[in-house]
Formats: sequence, structure tokens, C-alpha cells
Amino acid sequence: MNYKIQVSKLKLYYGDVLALKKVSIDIAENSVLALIGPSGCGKSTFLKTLNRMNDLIEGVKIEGEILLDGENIYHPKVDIVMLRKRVGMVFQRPNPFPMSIYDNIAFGPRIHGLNDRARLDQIVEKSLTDAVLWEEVKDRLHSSAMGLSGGQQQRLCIARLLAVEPEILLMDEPCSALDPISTMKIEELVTELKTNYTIVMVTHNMQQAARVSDYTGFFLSGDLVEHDKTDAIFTRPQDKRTEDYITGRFG
Ligand SMILES: Nc1ncnc2c1ncn2[C@@H]1O[C@H](COP(=O)(O)OP(=O)(O)OP(=O)(O)O)[C@@H](O)[C@H]1O
Repeated sequence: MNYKIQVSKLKLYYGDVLALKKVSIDIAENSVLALIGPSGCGKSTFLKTLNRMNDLIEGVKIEGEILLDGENIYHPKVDIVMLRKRVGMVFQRPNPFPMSIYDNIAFGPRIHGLNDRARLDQIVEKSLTDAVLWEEVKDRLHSSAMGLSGGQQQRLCIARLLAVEPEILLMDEPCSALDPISTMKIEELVTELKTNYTIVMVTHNMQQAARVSDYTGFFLSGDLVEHDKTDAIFTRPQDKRTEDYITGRFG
């Protein structure tokens, strides 16, 4: 098995509070890993360590190691802008920029120095096609992205990530603000995207974890209690706490 990310003995402190306690997990390339667990158990904190989003928070201290393609992403020489290009993130609430659909998608490539109009046109069409949004927006590319529905905005945010050709997509409860049909579209999209990307997704919805992920990790109070193939986690968990959680006995 080819591991895209290898996390070993990762600890994260917010000041004196230990929010991640020696988390170790290997994440297979071109797979979907779902992270489940009760509120406040450290899922989002863990997700953010994978593209160093926690570095911005004062008082955060990180120990342990995260390798991306074998290279430590916490090495002082790592270029964080390049890291975030490789490891993109989608948030709970869609956050399009207040500009046109086209400019949202072209934003990243332009920042990275691309200004050729024909090439940008191609990237915009490909990214929107890959995010299964092209057909819905191709006739209004120059209208404001703020006029899209919530579900369309979330797919736009995914298209915006794809435009800079990442390798890993981090998704923090990407469907929590969406209706059931938009949720289904994002789930179908995730299943398609894993052919080309490695995806790590936080979700509160266990049916969603069961539907879209290949692997599932269960967090509790900063511990990664158990991780395995999704099917194994949901049918024969090894740890009593995982079983209690997935059967709804707590959380
Ligand atoms: N910026 C911060 N400063 C201090 N403590 C924080 C910060 N962010 C998170 N925490 C704490 O770290 C712990 C883990 O939080 P985290 O947001 O990772 O949990 P979560 O599992 O994603 O929760 P939820 O499902 O509610 O989003 C919590 O106790 C939280 O209060």
C-alpha cells in the first residue's frame, strides 16, 4: 500500500491543554479517510495539522511527525504556501470570494503567476467540470459567486481548490450547512475525486462516513481510539468506546 501521509506520535497543545495525544495513522493514497467522534474530541484540530493551519494560532505547540510523501511537513525549511497548495481545505460553510464565479476559480492560478487568458479559461472549465458544477454555471461565469445556492457554493469552493492542482483535500464537515440533495452531490463528488486525490473528511454524520469513506478513524478526547477500514469500524469495532459511539450510546 502506498501511504500519502504518515502521522506519528503527533501531540498538539493549545497552551497547556493537550488536544491531540500521540496520534499515529498512515493514510493511503487515493482513499477517503473519515474522521468521526463527539464534539470537541480533536477532529478539526487533527485535520488542520495536515496543512499546518494551526501554526497561525498563538500558544499552539506541536510534537511528533507528519510525513507527506516521506517528507516532514514541519521541517523549518518547508514552504507553507506550497504546502497549502498541495494540501487544500474545504470548510463547514462555503466561503466563496465576493467576486465572479470565474475569478474565484482563477484566483489561485493567478496568485501562482498565471495570467494567460486562454490557459485560465481551460483551468476554469476543467475545475468546474471536475467539481460537477460546469453545466449549472457555464452561462453565468461572470456573475457573482454569492448568487449561487449553498450547495453550488460548496462545489465552487472545491473547484477553486482543484484549480491549483492539490494532491490532498481536507474537508471539515463539508455538508453540515447543506440540504440533502446538495449533500448527496458532494458525496458523489468525493467518491469521484478519490481517483485522483487523497481525501480526509471530518463528519458528524455516520451514514455519510459509511457511504463515502474507505477508512474511518474514531477520535475521543484527543485520542485516535481506533482506525481501520470503514466496514470493519462499523461492523466489528475492536474498542468498546468505538462500539458505544457508533451505536449511539454516547456523543
Ligand atoms: N484555537 C483554540 N484554542 C484553544 N483551544 C482550542 C482551540 N481550538 C480548539 N480548541 C480545543 O481543542 C479541543 C478539540 O477541538 P476541535 O475543534 O479539534 O474538536 P472537534 O472534534 O473538531 O469538535 P467539533 O466536532 O465540535 O467541531 C476542544 O477542547 C477545543 O475546545
